[in-house]
Amino acid sequence: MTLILVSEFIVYSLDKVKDEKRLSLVVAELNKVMGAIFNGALISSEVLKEMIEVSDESNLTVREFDRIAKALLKDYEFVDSILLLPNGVASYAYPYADNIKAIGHDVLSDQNRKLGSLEVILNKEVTIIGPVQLVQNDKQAFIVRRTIRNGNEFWGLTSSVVYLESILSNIDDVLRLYGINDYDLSGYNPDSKVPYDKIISSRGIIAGDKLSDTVSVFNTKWELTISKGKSEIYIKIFVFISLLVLFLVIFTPSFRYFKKYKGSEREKLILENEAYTDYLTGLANRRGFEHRISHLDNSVTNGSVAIFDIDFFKRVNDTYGHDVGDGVLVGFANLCKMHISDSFVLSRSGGEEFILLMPLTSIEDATIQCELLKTMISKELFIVNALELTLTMSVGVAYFHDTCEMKTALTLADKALYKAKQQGRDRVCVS
Ligand SMILES: Nc1nc2c(ncn2[C@@H]2O[C@H](COP(=O)(O)OP(=O)(O)OP(=O)(O)O)[C@@H](O)[C@H]2O)c(=O)[nH]1
Repeated sequence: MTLILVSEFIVYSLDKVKDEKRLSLVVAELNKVMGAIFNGALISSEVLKEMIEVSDESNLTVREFDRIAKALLKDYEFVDSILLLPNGVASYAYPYADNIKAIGHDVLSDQNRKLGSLEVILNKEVTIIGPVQLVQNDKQAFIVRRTIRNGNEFWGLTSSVVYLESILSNIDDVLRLYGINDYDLSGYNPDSKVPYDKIISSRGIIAGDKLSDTVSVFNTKWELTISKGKSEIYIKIFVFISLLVLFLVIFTPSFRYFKKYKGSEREKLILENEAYTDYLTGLANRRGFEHRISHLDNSVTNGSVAIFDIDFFKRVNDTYGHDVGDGVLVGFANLCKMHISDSFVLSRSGGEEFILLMPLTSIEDATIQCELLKTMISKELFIVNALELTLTMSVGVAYFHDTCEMKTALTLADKALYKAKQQGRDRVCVS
């Protein structure tokens, strides 16, 4: 689930970056094309103006105008028509057939055009208006209008006309080149005060999330809206599989190692525990006892150690069998465990022999503890396999000043035990 979400996020982020980059590239290209169209209109009007100003304008024949205008339209292919308006009245037009209805049109008295034209005469050399509806063919167009003067006197105007349909067709070409088939182009309506209230052009249906940017078209700005591209399903699958593989490559060996490590650690602990424990009584065995000694707290600098041995245990085995002997050993161990301090360590060192470590316990206290245990054991009735048995035990006790002397203390305790046995058993002897 997490992998799916992560891959969705990656694909979304990639799409976003890709879409934004694509849109800014498209807008840059559109601005370039718009600039070329605009320059063509500006330069063509400038060239015509210059030619009129240097020539004897009164002698300009229709033929001469056509020749000049034709050459200009050839050089500036984005310009659709060129008109010359002496005193603001359209008198020359190329191509003539497209503009025949404009001939005689006085822009200075046309309410819709007057303002722009007067502006040219009074303040500026050039104005751009559009998109406006042309009187000659009802087409929407941009008009670049330039003033021609005879000395200081207003002589007339030039008009370089670019049809809106030509601009839209160029925009469409660029968008298609970039693989954008669905878009909205909304532009400023010169008759409205609300920006972007007029859809100039629209193609297809923009579904899902949208992206917008502004295109500079002559003296106005249009908003281009496209839909965000959606990555194909195979890209999503590819990203997901890549992530999955990456995840497996990185984490599988770690998991395996961790599992193996954990497994081996657990095994080690189990083995260690088994090695240190007497299987019958659950007490520490001899190895476990030595391990406990080596890990004793540093504060344990002295103490006592005792060795217990059940008297005549062989008789129990011989009389009642080994199983009863085992039961007696378990009962004996449990009873001792119950009656010793938590800080003591009881272990079965082998057979019917037990060692009791009494850290920080004087020999006197240790002897008392052992006497109490011995008495308690001798009074206990051991019930094994419905048999009631009584036991006695012999104990040898010794004292140690340092854990390094433990070995010596054990030898001494063993000797004391031997003495207890020699002296008739059921007793505690101190070494
Ligand atoms: N049931 C049982 N018997 C064990 C076990 N380990 C040792 N023994 C027996 O313990 C007995 C020890 O006998 P001995 O060493 O002669 O000592 P004892 O009979 O207790 O005599 P004293 O120690 O001299 O009082 C032997 O019969 C062993 O077989 C065990 O795990 N289970």
